[in-house]
Amino acid sequence: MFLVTAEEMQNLDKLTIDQVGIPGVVLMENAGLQVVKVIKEILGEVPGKQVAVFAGKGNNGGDGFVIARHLLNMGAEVKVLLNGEPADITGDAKVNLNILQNMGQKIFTINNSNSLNIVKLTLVYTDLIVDAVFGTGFKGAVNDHMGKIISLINESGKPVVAVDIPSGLEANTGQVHGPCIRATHTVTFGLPKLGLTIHPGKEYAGQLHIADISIPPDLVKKQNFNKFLLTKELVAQMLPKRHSQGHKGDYGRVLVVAGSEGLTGAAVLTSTAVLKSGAGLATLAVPRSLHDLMEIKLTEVMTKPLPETEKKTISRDALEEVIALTESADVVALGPGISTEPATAGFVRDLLPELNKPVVIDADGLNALAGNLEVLKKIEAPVVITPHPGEMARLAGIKTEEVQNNRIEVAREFAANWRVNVVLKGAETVIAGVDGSLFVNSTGNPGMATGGSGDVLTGVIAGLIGQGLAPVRAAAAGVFIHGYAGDLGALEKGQAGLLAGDILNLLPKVFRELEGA
Ligand SMILES: NC(=O)C1=CN([C@@H]2O[C@H](COP(=O)(O)OP(=O)(O)OC[C@H]3O[C@@H](n4cnc5c(N)ncnc54)[C@H](O)[C@@H]3O)[C@@H](O)[C@H]2O)[C@@H](O)CC1
Ligand SMILES: [K+]
Repeated sequence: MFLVTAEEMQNLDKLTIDQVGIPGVVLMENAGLQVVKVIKEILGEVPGKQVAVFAGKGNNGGDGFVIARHLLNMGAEVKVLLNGEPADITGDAKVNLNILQNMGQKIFTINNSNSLNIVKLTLVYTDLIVDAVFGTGFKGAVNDHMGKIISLINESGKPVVAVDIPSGLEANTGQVHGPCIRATHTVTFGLPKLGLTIHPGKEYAGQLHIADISIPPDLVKKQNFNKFLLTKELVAQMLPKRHSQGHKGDYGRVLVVAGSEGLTGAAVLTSTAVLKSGAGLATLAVPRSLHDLMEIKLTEVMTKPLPETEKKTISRDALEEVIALTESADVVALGPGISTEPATAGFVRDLLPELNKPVVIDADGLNALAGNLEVLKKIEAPVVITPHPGEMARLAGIKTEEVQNNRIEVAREFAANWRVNVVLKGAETVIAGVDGSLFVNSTGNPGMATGGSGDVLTGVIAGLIGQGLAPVRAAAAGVFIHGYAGDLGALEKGQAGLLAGDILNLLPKVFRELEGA
């Protein structure tokens, strides 16, 4: 599903009006009716119910007037509270305000401090609140007075249906810069706005409904939008199809360079995840001392011993052997459990410029790059990096908090500046492509913050690149699949007891579901 910015949606509305010829007032009517549909589901019986519609001066308020009219016609007791004066309203919103007034509906203005008592009293008796104060035209923070009203609404404990987007939330970033409506439901029009799908906006939006207001799908397709919400249908389309004459070499050879003493599990999880994601062959290269152990632990994965340091980590002398191994590989996964040993970090920095195969760099592989980002510019093959917020902060030289407050921007900027595909992990993982594309994940849960979970993800992404997916699509599909397996695991075991091995073992089930989707 496409995700849009406020400007992209406004342009789409405009094209629908100007080129397709659907008048704005018709779009507004459709929008209002779609919200009424959701309200009916929440309220059950509408006649006799009390509904408070908080409206603003723009078109979001106009939608509010349409909603008020339909609910009145259905027998609800509706109170319209306008954050402004009726004389301020123009255009399509004015048309709908006039209709309400012609129907004899009183409009309460709430843009002055005397109005707080009206608001408080209304909230005591209302069964449901409609938030039509600000929509996609909103930027920055609400003023103090509106902030007080928003706080009263949030404290009321009543169901709140946000029209298009909760008032106070920025559509493009998902950021709030002051009080913001905490909706129980948000009915968004046409396409979901980016900010509704990502922290913290996602939490403010509550249950998200995507409502058709009759913007033609062909018009949407023509826009070449490059931001996506990852859904089962989208990921199922991305996955490679296996053909009847298939041979294991057709499904990719993946080289995993991983592990050190005490961190053998990372190597096992990554290389096994490669195979469980459908890749044909996986070779695991590990420090020599760990090799025999791996031969016992792993059956389907091939193994290669590498020169090691005294600390039983990969040594700089391993460079030539690893380069030789990459010759017969389609993709390399580098980093899980390799340790932060300086000689091993040096090996990573020596290896990367020599690679001519796509590479997924994770964990200690990324730590080797912090402060040495110029190495990224020397890699000719496509790169996927999979930092968690702390690793992203270290790489970008900023604070973790800055990363978390601006996840989309940080990932996109890093991808553009360093020409690497970025998987920024965390709640709502975002994937930013070198090509400017953006994917926001919709699967996963806090139970997945457990040792080894990231190693599994690295294996899935590398396994999918091995099968011919473009790196950014492999990253996006891999993130969704990994999260989905984690969600199934949490259903079975609960979040606290979820282990990376559970996620790994559920991968086949997820792939099977997606084959049928
Ligand atoms: N024809 C269309 O374009 C359609 C628009 N629709 C609705 O229209 C909305 C967009 O309408 P508008 O562009 O009129 O904008 P909004 O209704 O979102 O509100 C914009 C108003 O808020 C003001 N504002 C922005 N930031 C502010 C801040 N921090 N503090 C105080 N005031 C602030 C702006 O100056 C403007 O007056 C959508 O979200 C959707 O609900 C729907 O009716 C569907 C059709
Ligand atoms: K709103």
